[in-house]
Amino acid sequence: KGQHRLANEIEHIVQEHLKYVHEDVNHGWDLIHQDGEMKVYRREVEENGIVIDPMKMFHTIKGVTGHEMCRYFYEYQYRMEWETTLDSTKIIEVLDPDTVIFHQMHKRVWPSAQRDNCFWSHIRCIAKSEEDQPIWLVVNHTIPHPLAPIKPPQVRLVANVALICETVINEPPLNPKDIKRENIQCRLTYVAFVNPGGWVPGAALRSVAKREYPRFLKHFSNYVIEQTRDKPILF
Ligand SMILES: O=S(=O)(CCO)c1ccc(-c2ccc(C3CCCC3)c([C@@H]3C[C@@H]3c3ccccn3)c2)cc1
Repeated sequence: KGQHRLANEIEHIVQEHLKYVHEDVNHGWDLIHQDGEMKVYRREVEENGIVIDPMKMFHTIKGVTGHEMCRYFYEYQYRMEWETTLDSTKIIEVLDPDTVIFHQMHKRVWPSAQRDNCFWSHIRCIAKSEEDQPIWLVVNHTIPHPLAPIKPPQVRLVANVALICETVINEPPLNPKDIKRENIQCRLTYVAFVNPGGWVPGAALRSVAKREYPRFLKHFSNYVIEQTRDKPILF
């Protein structure tokens, strides 16, 4: 398999996320929002007076697979259909079919300056045991890039985000071909380490994050449910 220039960095970041995905959120994380199956946790962290609170969300979505959730989260062509916080998105480099570099302009969130984000995005399937469904994940991680120069007054985000999904099949029928969408669900973990890149009033950022993260996950989940409703199941 061709090793591109980011292969080692990506391997390291992916392994880090896999190490912490099962971390116990009862120590040091505050449950700040719950909506049905969705639970949103936050740790309050500041670095040089800038709020960089890690966010962690858990959700169970009926009728879709982890591969479908990750595919719609990763693929460029769907990005503007579910991402409501963006003015633009662009692929500036393709390293392989599962690894691309995006440059995105976020909508301005008052009172802060407009943010942009340049990040590698990698999708991967991790086989578990024979009988278990594989884990699918997408990691988005900031990286500098010559084709995405920082242009003040825009502020460059520093973000390390992972969407890690398991597929659960309830009462698996003898023949896997008979599996229906009502028999499947996706259990996902979403973690986001976002440094806004420049000063934002802490209280404002915390209220934006508290509102936006659950909204994003609910909107994105509903989008994937709608997109996959009448399509064959993608395991
Ligand atoms: O999952 S991703 O990789 C999807 C990539 O398309 C991703 C998601 C979210 C962000 C993000 C970018 C900017 C901001 C703030 C910082 C100052 C002003 C805006 C925030 C804050 C937390 C609030 C927020 C949370 C969710 C959605 C939008 N807004 C988050 C970046 C990447």
